[in-house]
Amino acid sequence: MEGESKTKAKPGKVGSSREASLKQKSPAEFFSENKNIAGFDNPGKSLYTTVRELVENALDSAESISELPVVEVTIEEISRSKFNNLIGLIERDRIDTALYDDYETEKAREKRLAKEAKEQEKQAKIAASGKKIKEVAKKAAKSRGESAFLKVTCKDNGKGMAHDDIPNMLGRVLSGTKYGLKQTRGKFGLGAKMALIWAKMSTGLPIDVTAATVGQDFCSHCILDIDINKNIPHVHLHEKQENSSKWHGAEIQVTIEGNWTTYRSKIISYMRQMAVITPYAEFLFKYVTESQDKNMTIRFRRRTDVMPPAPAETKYHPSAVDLLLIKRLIAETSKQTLVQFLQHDFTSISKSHAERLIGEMGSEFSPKMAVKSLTDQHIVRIHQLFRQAKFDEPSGECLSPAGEYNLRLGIIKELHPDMVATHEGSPQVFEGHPFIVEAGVSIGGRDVKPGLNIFRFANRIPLLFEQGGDVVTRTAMKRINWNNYKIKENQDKVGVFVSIVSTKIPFKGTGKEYIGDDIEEIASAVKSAIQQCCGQLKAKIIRQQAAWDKQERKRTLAKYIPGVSRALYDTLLTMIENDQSKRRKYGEEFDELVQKVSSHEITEATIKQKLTQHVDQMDMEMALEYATQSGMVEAAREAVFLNCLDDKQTFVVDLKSPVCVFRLFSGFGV
Ligand SMILES: Nc1ncnc2c1ncn2[C@@H]1O[C@H](COP(=O)(O)OP(=O)(O)OP(=O)(O)O)[C@@H](O)[C@H]1O
Repeated sequence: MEGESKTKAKPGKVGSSREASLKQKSPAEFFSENKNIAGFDNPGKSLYTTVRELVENALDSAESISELPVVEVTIEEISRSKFNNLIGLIERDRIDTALYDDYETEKAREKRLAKEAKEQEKQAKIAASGKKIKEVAKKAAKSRGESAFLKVTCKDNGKGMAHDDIPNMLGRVLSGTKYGLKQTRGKFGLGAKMALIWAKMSTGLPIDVTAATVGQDFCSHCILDIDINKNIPHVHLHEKQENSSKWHGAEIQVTIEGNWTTYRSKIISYMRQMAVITPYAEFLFKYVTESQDKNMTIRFRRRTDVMPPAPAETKYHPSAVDLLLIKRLIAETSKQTLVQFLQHDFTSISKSHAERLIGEMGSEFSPKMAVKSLTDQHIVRIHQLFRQAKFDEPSGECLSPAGEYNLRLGIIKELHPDMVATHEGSPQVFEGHPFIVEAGVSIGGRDVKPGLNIFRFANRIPLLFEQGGDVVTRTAMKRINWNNYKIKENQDKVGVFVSIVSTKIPFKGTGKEYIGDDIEEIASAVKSAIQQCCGQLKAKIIRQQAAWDKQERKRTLAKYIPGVSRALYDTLLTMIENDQSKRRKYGEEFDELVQKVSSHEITEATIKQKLTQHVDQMDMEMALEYATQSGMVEAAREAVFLNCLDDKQTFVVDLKSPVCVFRLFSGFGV
């Protein structure tokens, strides 16, 4: 029979009958097979995404209980032998060495060593000449075997997790507590589970969780893994432990294959940018290996206790719902009548507005009709009306932007720029979802390259990948005329920081890496926020340029004072030495001058002193004139009172800068 079907069937048919067999996949299975769409493309990126998902959960958790976040991240490198030990695998020496990928014949080894020696010699010569050693040489030495086993631990002081919920929260793909309409870093109910799936795929080790909710006198300890086919948690251990210190928060540990070498700089940039947008959090980042010299600890200190208010859960705007969502809202509503449902389960619909809308729906609708009795046709009618009718826009009150204060503080603390300007735009709406764009533009600073350095944030998450297509990058590169604002976009070290918060961030893809450039409302809000910052900077740049010009003028004049003093004094001496007849034509004033020079009242030093005084005087007069012209008169003087530790001392100290003077003095009534 088998042979018969083989001869009869056309080649394509065999394949298509196999394809036709029906199969189902669990979400866990789907994401394990397509892990790149969740940011787990390769071992390096997987390490980065694991850190990112855990840190973002930690921040969401602490902020949800208005606790200033303290987040500790540790990446511990585990050697192969330690790893084997951990899983109880006995070490085995290689016998057939030629079987292995890193096997080298004796000839190849000699060739490599000779090449390396030559390279080293070349580098030594370059180093001796004081030139920078090229990166290429280092790259040549890289091999593909840099993936390692890494234990990633993230500990926070957040709300913790209820004992019984832990397995489902962390062992079931697409489960979470952030599905409501609210600005949160997490949304999909996927991140932590992807880290677990990757651990399962690369090391086979389960996730280890310790958590305690606020006020709980025990900690939950859970070791679990995930049944990929069924998408259910597989619990190895779930116990309660003593919590005498009443600690609350979560500590999640996952052992994965990762590549620290290639993603090190990305992970550190991510932590640094997170510190910029979250200056009210304390981050401790550690990388631990068996060799001490590779270890690293970075602490990003908390710089403020001012935390943005927690985002609030909001209701859907009528223009943001589809048929399915309306059906779900009807199923979930606690309201009895249609009018109550429209008024209370949506934003921007008042009672009278709801009644008018119902009147518009037709005779089969009435305000008092039971909402649960609505048929599919009724729902289509409501949906169509929602699409066509006019509604007030949703307010941005439910959103929690970082705030200009935090953004500015974060930029200053991490970049130390020469100048910074920030702006928070007013709430706007995209497809029924409110959003706010905040921006900061800085000039100069530490570790900032000349040109545009773009930093993007969405719901206060730094976005580091796929920069090219992002709305912020495109706007900064293509739609801002930097010259108009006296900013040299290719020479100046320009930092462009844009943070977008919304109840729905229109990310492209599940990787949460970039926001497309196709949403006009967002693109124009981004442009306007950057322009506002540039406008502020332009005034500062012009003022600074004027101050520099003035300083330069003073410096140039001062440079000539010694030479001019000497020349003047020499001229005076020559004139004095001239005979009487010649001196007479200089007049009586000259006699007085002769007197003063002879009695050493006028010397080269006094001329120098007078000229210096004159230049200072001129400088002050010009500064005053400039201040009057630009409105910086006495009114700009502001008194700030500080408590003096020692009130017996009196002092006046002026700290001068080209644009202002800080005068510190003791005592009252001065
Ligand atoms: N550190 C933590 N503290 C408290 N709860 C946590 C913590 N980490 C995860 N959770 C809970 O587990 C749930 C699932 O987390 P997971 O990372 O899988 O998804 P998410 O954060 O909801 O969404 P996303 O996939 O977009 O990140 C979260 O919704 C949260 O309730």
